[in-house]
Amino acid sequence: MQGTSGQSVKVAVVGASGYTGAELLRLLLHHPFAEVVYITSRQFEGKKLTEVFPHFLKSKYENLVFEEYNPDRFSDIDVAFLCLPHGASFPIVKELYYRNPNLKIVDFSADFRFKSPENYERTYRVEHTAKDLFLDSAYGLPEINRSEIPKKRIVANPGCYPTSIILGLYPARIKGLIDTSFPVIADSKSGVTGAGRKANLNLLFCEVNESFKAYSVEGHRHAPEVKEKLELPLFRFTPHLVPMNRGILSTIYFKTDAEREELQEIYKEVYKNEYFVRVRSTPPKTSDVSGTNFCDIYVTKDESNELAVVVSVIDNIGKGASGQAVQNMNLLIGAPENTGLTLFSNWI
Ligand SMILES: NC(=O)C1=CN([C@@H]2O[C@H](COP(=O)(O)OP(=O)(O)OC[C@H]3O[C@@H](n4cnc5c(N)ncnc54)[C@H](OP(=O)(O)O)[C@@H]3O)[C@@H](O)[C@H]2O)C=CC1
Ligand SMILES: CC(=O)N[C@@H](CCC(=O)OP(=O)(O)O)C(=O)O
Repeated sequence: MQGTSGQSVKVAVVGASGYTGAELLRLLLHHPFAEVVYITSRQFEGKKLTEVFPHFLKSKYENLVFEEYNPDRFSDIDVAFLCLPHGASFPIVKELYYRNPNLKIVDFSADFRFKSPENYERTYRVEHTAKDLFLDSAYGLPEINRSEIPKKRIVANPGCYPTSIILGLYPARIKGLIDTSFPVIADSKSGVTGAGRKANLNLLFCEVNESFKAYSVEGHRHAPEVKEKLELPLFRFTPHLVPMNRGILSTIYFKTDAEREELQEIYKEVYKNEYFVRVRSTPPKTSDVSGTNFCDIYVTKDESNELAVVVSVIDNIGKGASGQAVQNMNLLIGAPENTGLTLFSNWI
């Protein structure tokens, strides 16, 4: 494997037929070192990539064919991306980790996101059978955990909502500006690709279009992820589904003694060297970051009630998933973190 002097990094994408897998392939087309050599899908096994995704016609992927998952195929692979549902990833991580000592794995699922397997089992109600591998895994949100990622062979790509919320709260949290005796509240809205590319009556065009709903109101599995990473004792999260393809907008509230200008200065200062975080002077919209790996953040304060308000936007399959995964791969291979990720939004 080599990332910095031009040699190729051989890549496998397991679960390449889903939304995050397809977006990952699109992003890797623009990566100077990544060479995608193996893609898997159960439902499309044997089909050419371009039969399923014609938008890749005339790309360098024209000869790629979906194959079945086969652990023997990973002997010459440097980085495997697992774009699989939670619970489906950890058996594969376990198998590949021991068979291929040089392989690095970026896992899109929640299977290695928590600090302990017990937290995962409590949240996801699945028995984890690769508990020992937590020791060799890192939470893959580079802006808060950069130094750990290159030291590990498994990177747990964060949840999409947690990415937008954690980045929206991080400067205030590390500077001690959040009054944690009051609940921190996040109200997030997601595009429909957030739910994955599978048949589901609730996601039919007519059921989603021209409508807007809250879901998992009694509690969503991403709340424990945010609570753990930011060590928040009181955190309330409500997700919403909006009729758009991509994007997450999180509006976040916390009680603070800090003045509005102080908050704005601190956010700028904390993120001044972060390529992928843009601290904005007006509230961002999801189309500003669509198709990109940016997280745009606006912070202000409603002085009438001592509440800070943060608006944070990402593309759920960009910084929320596949863009972030490429950023993590860059850290694993020692390449500049924005390699292959300098795309900007189409905007409209
Ligand atoms: N969509 C999003 O915005 C985000 C998603 N994620 C996470 O990324 C992962 C992938 O999400 P997404 O791409 O949206 O999901 P999709 O449902 O669109 O795709 C899932 C992929 O996994 C394969 N797959 C499904 N079930 C299994 C299984 N039991 N064993 C092996 N392969 C399986 C499917 O292919 P096939 O059936 O052909 O084998 C498909 O390629 C999930 O863990 C998701 O939670 C994280 C952040 C954001
Ligand atoms: C709109 C929508 O349905 N979103 C998904 C979150 C998708 C996601 O990426 O979450 P994980 O990676 O943790 O599975 C949901 O709420 O279940």
